[in-house]
Amino acid sequence: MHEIDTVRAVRWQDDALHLLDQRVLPHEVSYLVLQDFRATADAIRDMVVRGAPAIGITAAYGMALAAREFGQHVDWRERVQAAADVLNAARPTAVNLAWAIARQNRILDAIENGEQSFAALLAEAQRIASEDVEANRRMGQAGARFIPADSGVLTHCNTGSLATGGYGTALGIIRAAVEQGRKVQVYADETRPWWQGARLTAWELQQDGIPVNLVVDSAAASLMAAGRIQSVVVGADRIAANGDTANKIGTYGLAVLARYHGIPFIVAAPTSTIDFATPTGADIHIEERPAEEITQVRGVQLAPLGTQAVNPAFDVTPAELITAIVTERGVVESPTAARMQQLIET
Ligand SMILES: CSC[C@H]1O[C@H](OP(=O)(O)O)[C@H](O)[C@@H]1O
Repeated sequence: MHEIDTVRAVRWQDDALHLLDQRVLPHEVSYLVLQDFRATADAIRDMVVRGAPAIGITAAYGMALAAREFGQHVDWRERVQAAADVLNAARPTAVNLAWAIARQNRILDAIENGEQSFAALLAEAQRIASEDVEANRRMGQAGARFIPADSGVLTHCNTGSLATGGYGTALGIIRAAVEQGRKVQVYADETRPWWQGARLTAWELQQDGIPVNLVVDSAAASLMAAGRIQSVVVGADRIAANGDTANKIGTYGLAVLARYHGIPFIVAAPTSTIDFATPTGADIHIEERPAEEITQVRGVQLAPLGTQAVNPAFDVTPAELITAIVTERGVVESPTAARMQQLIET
């Protein structure tokens, strides 16, 4: 099998932030090289880089870029804080963005107290990235048991190295099952309207030499009815304190279908994606993206000009439909607020 997990969405190289431009994958592999927090925020908003952990890592580097720009100013802390607000406003749903910025704010406090230098911001961003890969590998090992040998697994959107620091969350579980020698039929939803499955997951798994069956989003029901799917494994952008999970639009429907067909529905996410300050899924802000992402395909007009569209980028799956939430700190089966709380108490 090919060497797996060779792709990196976010790199710090030659004193600059390098982002693999996911808008043009898989047919073009090109990087944006950024030296400016404003361009970094734009790259998150425009989905040059996407995926909850990956945008958190990117924002952490963006804070280091802001400090490099403003560090010589007397009011450097206010200026860097304003930059953090710009980065935080880039996309509203994935909590990893705010979580990574909060980690950098603690470094800013230490710098302000004279305990750290500005170099600590870059070091912290690199730590966030390396911790994420390690967390994904631990999740892979913990979650592989949900993918039986010789089974079919359905996944949605892209949750691999392109969405994280590396290895992936749901795709990390699939990678771990394959690494453990299990023969797995992977079914990847194309994931309209941004095609993360068709363009990104298919490409990532091809780099790994892992066969994948690309399917249209509306195929899931009949695949389950035909007995071709034995597990559904998805990622997350924000998990509320009670286990309700916001993830790519279409996830909720898969959870309902999986429950109807008695198929385990697994969410894989690092604890940096759990937001204990948000009580339930009803409190999660769902990003609305431009109508053109639906009415056009790759910039080519599809729907009649002037057609209106509603384009929520995420939906919320109630905890009661989730078989297990796999994190790097443990697996929460049949998630409830009490069981989620135990994750951070262990
Ligand atoms: C491992 S997080 C991946 C998560 O992020 C995706 O959203 P987007 O591509 O819009 O950033 C999707 O919800 C994935 O499950």
